[in-house]
Amino acid sequence: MREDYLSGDDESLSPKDKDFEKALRPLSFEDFTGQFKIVENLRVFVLAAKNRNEPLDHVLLHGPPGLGKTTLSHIIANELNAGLKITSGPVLDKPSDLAGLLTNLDEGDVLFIDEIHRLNPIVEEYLYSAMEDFRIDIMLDSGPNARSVQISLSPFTLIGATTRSGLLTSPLRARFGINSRLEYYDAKLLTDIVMRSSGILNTPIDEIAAYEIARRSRGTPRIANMLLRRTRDFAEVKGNGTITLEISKIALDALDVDMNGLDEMDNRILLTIIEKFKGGPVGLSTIATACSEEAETIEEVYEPFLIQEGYLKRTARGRMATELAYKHLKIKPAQGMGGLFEGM
Ligand SMILES: Nc1ncnc2c1ncn2[C@@H]1O[C@H](COP(=O)(O)OP(=O)(O)OP(=O)(O)O)[C@@H](O)[C@H]1O
Ligand SMILES: [Mg+2]
Repeated sequence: MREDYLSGDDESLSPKDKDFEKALRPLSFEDFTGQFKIVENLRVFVLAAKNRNEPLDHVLLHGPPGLGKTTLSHIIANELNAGLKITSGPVLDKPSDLAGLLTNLDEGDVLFIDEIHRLNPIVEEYLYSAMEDFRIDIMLDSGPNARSVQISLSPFTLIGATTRSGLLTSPLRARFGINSRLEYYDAKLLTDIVMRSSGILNTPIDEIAAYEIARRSRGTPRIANMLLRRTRDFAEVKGNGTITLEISKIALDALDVDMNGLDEMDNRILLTIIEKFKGGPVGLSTIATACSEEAETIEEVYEPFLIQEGYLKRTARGRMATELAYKHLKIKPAQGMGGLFEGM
């Protein structure tokens, strides 16, 4: 597979983390664990497109960070035997940036746009005709000499990834023929991922230790791999190199990952809602200020998991801590709040 990096993928990761992610990244559908329905469908669509000698329909992948959107887009390009060009919404500043990219695509290539919800609206408009009719109209010159030139493009597949599908405009969303939402992984699947990764890293691990790491990884392969890497350090320094259950527990405690897999910020959010706002309801921006975290990050990274696991509820008037959150933090609901949780 030909691969051109046009932007730093995942700007939040250090170069070392990126190398690590790359080494552990599955390269084929075969290697990709979980998300069975999505993968099964993609296999069919990829095969059908290949048999018809047509480009694959445009694909939108959305879901919380670290669940495999970038990984899947690489796999799709691999399985199509297609070239892959990578860029991201914020990098495509001007229509000419996009035009330059699109005119350089070969027939059947995959263009991956990460963080597609952050596209400049003017650039986005140009993308519409590119996606629909494989052509773009560009303005050449300005003032009295301005003229519009139509350029036809080689048929290509756009893969867009986003953690915030709610921010996509409907015309853009409508232009994706395939639209997949990635879900959090259960502990069993994450155990498989941890076992596979430790094999690649040549680190011996007991299956029960892999499970311990898996069930405390917020349903997220990236976190599971990161915890595996840190746990490996503990095994090498404090043990004999093998990751045992005991070592994994020591490491996870040292890393402030609690028994239920919530990290420090998860707990801070819940504690804030309960202690400062009587359990809610309280608005997102108020929580963000109180936790010194950006509202966007809370909404995108922390909240989906806390809601899925039943610690947090979203109501019309704001966020509320659930009975489970009180139990988890070992806090008794205040007098008169008992009725609040009835029927939950
Ligand atoms: N299904 C999977 N099986 C095995 N490993 C996986 C799987 N999904 C993700 N990973 C691992 O987790 C890491 C993070 O995945 P990836 O970069 O694809 O997430 P993402 O959804 O693109 O995240 P972001 O929204 O932050 O860009 C990858 O390096 C890969 O090793
Ligand atoms: Mg990504």
